[in-house]
Amino acid sequence: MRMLLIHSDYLEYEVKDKALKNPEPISDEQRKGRLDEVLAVFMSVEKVDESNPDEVVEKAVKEIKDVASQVKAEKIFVYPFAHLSSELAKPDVALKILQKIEEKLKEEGFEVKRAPFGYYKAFKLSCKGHPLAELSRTIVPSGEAVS
Ligand SMILES: NCC(=O)N[C@H]1[C@@H](O)[C@H](n2cnc3c(N)ncnc32)O[C@@H]1CO
Repeated sequence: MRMLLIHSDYLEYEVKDKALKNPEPISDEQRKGRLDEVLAVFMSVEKVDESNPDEVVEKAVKEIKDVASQVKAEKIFVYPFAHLSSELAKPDVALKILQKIEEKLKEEGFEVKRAPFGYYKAFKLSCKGHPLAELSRTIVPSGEAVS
């Protein structure tokens, strides 16, 4: 999994068109979303993650918690983003992993939003620009090589 973490004044999105034949079903309310004072986490789930999804979820949540603690962010935006890798996991596996990450972050006490999966979306982001405001992380299941 590849993650781009941006500590932001806000992130807002608006769903445009379907990017998959069968995107995640969403309510009208989910067509737009915004969080202020947020750690935005853009995530590409990779094929290598399919070998142990639960471990990847655990490692991703740990990394996100670590960065959130360093930048003192209490809100997290989980953002499906298929542009950080050329070896993407299948959509059904990717969605399940992102849903589990969202669930676990909520259990940890964060306010969490997850942008809809399988759509093209317009988004606006205001990066805070401090030294830890732009970070990337690569996560793979144990025993797998980082490509
Ligand atoms: N910018 C808009 C967009 O990326 N849209 C993506 C994601 O929402 C989602 N998606 C599909 N596969 C994946 C994956 N492996 N990891 C993350 N998201 C995925 O499906 C869309 C088309 O690839």
